[in-house]
Amino acid sequence: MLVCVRTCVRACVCVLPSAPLTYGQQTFLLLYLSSVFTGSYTGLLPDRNMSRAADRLRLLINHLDPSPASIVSFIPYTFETDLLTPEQRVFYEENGFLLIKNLVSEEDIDRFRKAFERICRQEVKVPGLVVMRDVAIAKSEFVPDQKAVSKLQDFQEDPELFRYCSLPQILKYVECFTGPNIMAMHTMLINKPPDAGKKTSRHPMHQDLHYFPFRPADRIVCSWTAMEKVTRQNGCLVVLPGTHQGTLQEHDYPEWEGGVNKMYHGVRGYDPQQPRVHLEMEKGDTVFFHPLLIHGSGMNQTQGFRKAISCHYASGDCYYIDVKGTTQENIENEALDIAVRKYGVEGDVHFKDVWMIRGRLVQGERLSL
Ligand SMILES: CCCC(=O)SCCNC(=O)CCNC(=O)[C@H](O)C(C)(C)COP(=O)(O)OP(=O)(O)OC[C@H]1O[C@@H](n2cnc3c(N)ncnc32)[C@H](O)[C@@H]1OP(=O)(O)O
Ligand SMILES: Nc1ncnc2c1ncn2[C@@H]1O[C@H](COP(=O)(O)OP(=O)(O)OP(=O)(O)O)[C@@H](O)[C@H]1O
Ligand SMILES: O=C(O)CCC(=O)C(=O)O
Ligand SMILES: [Fe+2]
Ligand SMILES: [Mg+2]
Repeated sequence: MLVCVRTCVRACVCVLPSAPLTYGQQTFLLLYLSSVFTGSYTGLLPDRNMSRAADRLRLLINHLDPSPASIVSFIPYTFETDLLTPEQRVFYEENGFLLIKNLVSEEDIDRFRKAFERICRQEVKVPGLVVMRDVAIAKSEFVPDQKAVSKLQDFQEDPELFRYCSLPQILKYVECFTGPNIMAMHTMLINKPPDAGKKTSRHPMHQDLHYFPFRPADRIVCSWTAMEKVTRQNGCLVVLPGTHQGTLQEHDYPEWEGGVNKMYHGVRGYDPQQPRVHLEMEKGDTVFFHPLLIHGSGMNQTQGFRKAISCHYASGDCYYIDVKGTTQENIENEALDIAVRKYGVEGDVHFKDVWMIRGRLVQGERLSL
């Protein structure tokens, strides 16, 4: 420990005074270095964080190159803007998510809820919208009504719901992860139903990147806003902190006796013993998270429908990749099957096309997406 602290102090002394760093970068580095060795900034998995951060620190010290470029590679997941505090940046860098309290107003959320209800009552028809029902209901004789809707997907053509994706206070945070050119790529309103007794309301642990044929992953971020109080009881988000630093894993349908919803893939070989964090949130609280962060949600053990609204954003200069021959090929095939049925298109549809159609520019310039 003594050696570590000495190294840390030496690194600070060597790096900071001579470096052409901004005040924000200096604060960040100092905070990072000191917190790494005390584990003070987070109660989460201090051991793992410490060894990982120590590795990165050793790298930095070996180079002792205090140029802004080396700092950027040291801080790969966020951009410096005036918004995030150094503590918040460190937290996202290390954990892969950042929870901001009270970011969306009650009034806005109530408007989204009304728009959702109008869609459920079939008073409006929204082009491209996918209305999902829970598999426990979809596969039964149950007569569907509005309560049978478990998720809306692709609401980009609904002006009221899509307003969520353009909220200035959300975009200010998004910009810290994507940079200034921002595309809204994927939109959802999740209405997690009371569990019908078969645990089908669960969402298996997964990485959202599995669904996306674009990169780089670090320039993609999800914003997920609680539309009411979410708790472990009604199936809040569950995350595995730090997993955004890993790679994309193989995904498949989990072997669940009660059935699994269409396209709800989970990471293969998920170890339920891994330390996880339940993100309990109040109405309007918003979590931003990295597309490699392993997350899911537990079953809804209440009688209410747990609501959340979310959008996946990507930098305008992300680029499409071909997922043929990769672990994503299984989801590509499923998505193309559904697209062919939904749009009635034949022949040469590519995964990329499905995403190009959904993507909407919300800030700056549309470049390669
Ligand atoms: C970061 C991204 C993370 C994610 O995106 S995770 C979730 C991804 N989910 C999706 O992309 C949406 C997938 N779902 C859909 O596209 C549609 O709901 C789906 C499954 C095509 C069904 O839509 P429709 O055809 O309009 O519905 P339908 O009532 O006529 O049913 C047709 C057949 O599908 C079945 N079905 C409907 N909802 C289901 C469900 N939730 N899970 C499993 N199967 C389901 C339904 O039983 C019916 O089957 P069958 O033809 O009777 O054998
Ligand atoms: N085999 C599996 N593969 C992928 N994900 C899984 C698997 N088993 C459980 N999960 C996911 O793990 C998360 C937590 O599941 P679970 O409902 O068992 O626990 P919980 O809600 O965290 O805790 P509790 O039910 O004890 O309050 C959920 O996202 C669930 O869908
Ligand atoms: O709201 C939830 O339960 C999480 C949904 C989710 O992670 C997803 O659809 O990708
Ligand atoms: Fe997800
Ligand atoms: Mg549970």
